[in-house]
Amino acid sequence: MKVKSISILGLGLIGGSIAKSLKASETTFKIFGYDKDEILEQALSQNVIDEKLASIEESKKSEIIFLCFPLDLSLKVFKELAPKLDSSNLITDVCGVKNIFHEEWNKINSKGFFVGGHPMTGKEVSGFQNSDSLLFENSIYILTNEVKDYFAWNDFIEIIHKLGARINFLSPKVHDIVVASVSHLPQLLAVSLINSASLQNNDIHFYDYAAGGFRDMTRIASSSFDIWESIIKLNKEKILAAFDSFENEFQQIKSLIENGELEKLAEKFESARKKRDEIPKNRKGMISQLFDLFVFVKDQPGEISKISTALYKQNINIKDMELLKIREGSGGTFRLAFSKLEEAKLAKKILEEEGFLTNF
Ligand SMILES: NC(=O)c1ccc[n+]([C@@H]2O[C@H](COP(=O)([O-])OP(=O)(O)OC[C@H]3O[C@@H](n4cnc5c(N)ncnc54)[C@H](O)[C@@H]3O)[C@@H](O)[C@H]2O)c1
Ligand SMILES: O=C(O)C(=O)C[C@]1(C(=O)O)C=C[C@H](O)C=C1
Repeated sequence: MKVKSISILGLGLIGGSIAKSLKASETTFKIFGYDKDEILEQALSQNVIDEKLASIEESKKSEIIFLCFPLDLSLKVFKELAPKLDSSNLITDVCGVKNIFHEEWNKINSKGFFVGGHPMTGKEVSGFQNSDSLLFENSIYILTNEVKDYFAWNDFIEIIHKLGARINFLSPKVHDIVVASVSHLPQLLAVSLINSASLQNNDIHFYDYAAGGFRDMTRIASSSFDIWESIIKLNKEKILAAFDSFENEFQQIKSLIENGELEKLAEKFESARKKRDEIPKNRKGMISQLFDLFVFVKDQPGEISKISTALYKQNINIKDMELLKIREGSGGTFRLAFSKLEEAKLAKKILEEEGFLTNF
């Protein structure tokens, strides 16, 4: 590899995950990081970065610079740093809106190189403490241009592959249209779904009764507006266009129900099912099918270790685990998810033998 070091500006969910993932794989280059002092100290003490940068400008000593701040700050830093780069530098951002970066790049006179990037994976929580070396595993990493003239272009591609991601190229304009539909609109729908189900009727909170369907559709409603504000501002037109197309579809469904045209509604379901099933199940970013088992756990030490040990002994892999509800002094319900139905059934049997109350 020709690259001697990379710099990551912003060690939050995405920047921290890039650093952790590269540290977990075999790399020959150094990783420098820039963030607030307390985050840098954590990253250094956990050996997630090799050295801290004293300033953003110092990142120029690395061949590859990952820009991982929230969108508004990333754009500001991009405009300031890009003109100062030289031909050994490649700067790449990870932000959710892409065309604006290309527009700015075209106005900048730089000796360096730029590639627009957007990993199509994430979480509803942010910050270094939630970053994760496996975040990019099996995910799609969109690149919005190629820079084959850059001396270490192949190294850059190798680094993205080392994250465990698959690269797909899209033009920046098409990227912004696509993500308005598959990422930005769903975020706003999740917010709307939660807010509309927060209505109360005779002291009943509707969402207290929500099951898996509601949970699957609203996880991202917990995301912070700090990350979304600039995305919504900078992709406003494409988001509004995605709204129009959604409203049109939703209106059609509403009138089919109003008019009792259930055969036509069945066609809508069938066409949606077919399209949804075409999406590869093993790809991160799309919910792969998992089989849930609910386990009631008493509020006492050692309960979780009892579950994991019992399942480990039978070689059963827990793919996902979530604490759904906890009552002080009584206990809580965990959702355990398995990749196969047979595994979920076997886990139920094993945990019941250990004295746990379980349910599908
Ligand atoms: N969150 C996701 O799921 C996701 C997915 C794909 C892409 N992205 C993109 O990645 C980018 C970063 O998002 P994130 O979720 O990692 O955000 P984050 O809030 O987790 O991380 C941002 C980091 O920047 C640091 N930072 C902010 N202001 C700073 C300042 N003034 N000086 C020094 N450090 C500062 C923060 O301390 C934090 O560590 C965004 O542009 C977002 O669009 C996010
Ligand atoms: O929370 C997740 O699972 C995500 O994938 C987050 C998500 C998305 O839903 O599109 C959010 C914003 C992005 O820029 C990329 C990913």
